[in-house]
Amino acid sequence: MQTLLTSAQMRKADEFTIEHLPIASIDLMEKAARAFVHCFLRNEFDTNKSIAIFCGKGNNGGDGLAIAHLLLHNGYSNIKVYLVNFSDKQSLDYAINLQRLEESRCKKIVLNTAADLKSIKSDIIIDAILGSGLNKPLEGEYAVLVDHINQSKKRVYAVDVPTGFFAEGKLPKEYNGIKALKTICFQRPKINFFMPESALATAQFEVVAIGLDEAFIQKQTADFYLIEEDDIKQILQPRKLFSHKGTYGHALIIAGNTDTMGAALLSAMACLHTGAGLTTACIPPSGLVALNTRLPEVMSLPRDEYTKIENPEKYQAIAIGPGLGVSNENERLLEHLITTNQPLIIDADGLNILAERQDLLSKLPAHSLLTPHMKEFDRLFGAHESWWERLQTAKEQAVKLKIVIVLKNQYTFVCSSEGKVYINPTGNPAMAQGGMGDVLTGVIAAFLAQKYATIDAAILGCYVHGKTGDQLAKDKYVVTASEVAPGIASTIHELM
Ligand SMILES: NC(=O)C1=CN([C@@H]2O[C@H](COP(=O)(O)OP(=O)(O)OC[C@H]3O[C@@H](n4cnc5c(N)ncnc54)[C@H](O)[C@@H]3O)[C@@H](O)[C@H]2O)[C@@H](O)CC1
Ligand SMILES: Nc1ncnc2c1ncn2[C@@H]1O[C@H](COP(=O)(O)OP(=O)(O)O)[C@@H](O)[C@H]1O
Repeated sequence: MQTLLTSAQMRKADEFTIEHLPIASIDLMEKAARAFVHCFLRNEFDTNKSIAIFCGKGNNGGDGLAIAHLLLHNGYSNIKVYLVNFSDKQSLDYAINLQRLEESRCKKIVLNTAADLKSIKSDIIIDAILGSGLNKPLEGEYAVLVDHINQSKKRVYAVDVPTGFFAEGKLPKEYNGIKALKTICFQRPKINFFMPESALATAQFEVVAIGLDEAFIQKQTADFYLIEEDDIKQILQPRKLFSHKGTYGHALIIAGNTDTMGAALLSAMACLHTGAGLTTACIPPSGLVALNTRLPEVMSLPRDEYTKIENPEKYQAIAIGPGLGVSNENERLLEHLITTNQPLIIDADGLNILAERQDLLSKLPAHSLLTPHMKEFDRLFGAHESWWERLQTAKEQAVKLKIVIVLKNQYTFVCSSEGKVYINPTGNPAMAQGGMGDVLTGVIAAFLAQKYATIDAAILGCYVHGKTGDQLAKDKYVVTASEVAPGIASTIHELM
């Protein structure tokens, strides 16, 4: 797992590195600039292109000056450096790099006001105006200048973070910062890059190492962690010699309705391909033919209006919700399951029932798992203005209810009952199609059936689900849930 730090913690890592490694602050800045340029050159390799670099007077601007110097050395000759002189303060390393640049062939233009910038003719813009030191939304001259840069419609590369974008914390509803094509950020991604609002600030981001003390960073107490493939490889267990179906648990999937049998099929199919020993689908009798035809391995438990799950303890995982329908019978069924005190995976209509029956929330068995998308989440816990606030609620509720909340999105947030948030990096927009969540529920149910801890089942489930979608999307515009479900088995195999 990569520990994700706040800007304040990153500054501490910066200070610690300078204090404990034989590296001076100005040399660390030089390393950061080199790392930026290395990455930049992989994206832009035509040295005939002209570049405008906008530098503020803090360390972000200092990086920009060092970058200008390095780009000159790498063959770019048409570079204009705009010195954004909107404040009196300047950082020491900025001053040193300015001095170094004085001796170079770079054209320098001082902007005392935004109006000093007439038009931007350069092909490419590098934004080094304000970095992670941003402490309030942009206003005045900064806002006008940034607007001017955005209006130019040039390709913008941001250094560390787009000017005006908060690395963490609530993002304002109206974003008036730099709109970058790409942000090349230092050592760790900013936590807010994982929020959908960041799409306004940067189309892509890439993280480059700049030599900060990794051991120090990993040791910091943090709320956010980025899941890495190595973590998944460590959690996954091989199938055992002499094992049999009983070794891998029995999953019960309570899903589907007359018009939504597909949801039950997708969940059950995903459960099979993720390796549950036995899978039973609790479906309406009208879906039996479909189930038997499509998934002969899956057993059925016909669901009628009086259904109660007898002996729930015989299942190692019970998932309820995909395509279930919201009705009095289903409400009774969910309430009955909750009172058996066996951990549940609750998705889709299971969540919608909970939203109507808030009294059941506090009765959820410990170690249960909720898998809402944004709308289901807000129905459950109230409307949220921003993803940052939504995530804070998810964190708090997971701790309060002693459950795991899987808040789904492009980057899914897995919130543990200990108050930690694990961010899943896999998955892609080709997966944005109905049924994809049903598959995720089946995958998580199968991992739970195989006796993985709840948090591990959620982390594994999100990762392999997204990774399967990534593999399939390599040569496809869209991937369907019916393709992802059977693909899970190969993904797990490759990871082991
Ligand atoms: N460990 C790291 O992360 C490293 C960071 N470096 C660079 O250092 C940057 C951070 O540098 P600084 O802390 O000097 O911060 P900035 O360069 O972001 O600028 C801070 C200055 O801007 C002012 N300011 C903040 N918000 C403003 C607003 N809305 N309007 C007007 N002025 C505003 C502040 O009062 C302060 O004077 C990073 O983004 C990165 O580019 C690198 O140089 C090397 C190592
Ligand atoms: N743009 C995307 N990038 C990554 N994953 C995505 C994207 N769109 C959807 N997904 C994944 O697909 C699933 C969709 O779940 P959900 O909205 O509940 O779908 P449904 O209810 O239609 O089955 C989630 O796991 C989500 O992370």
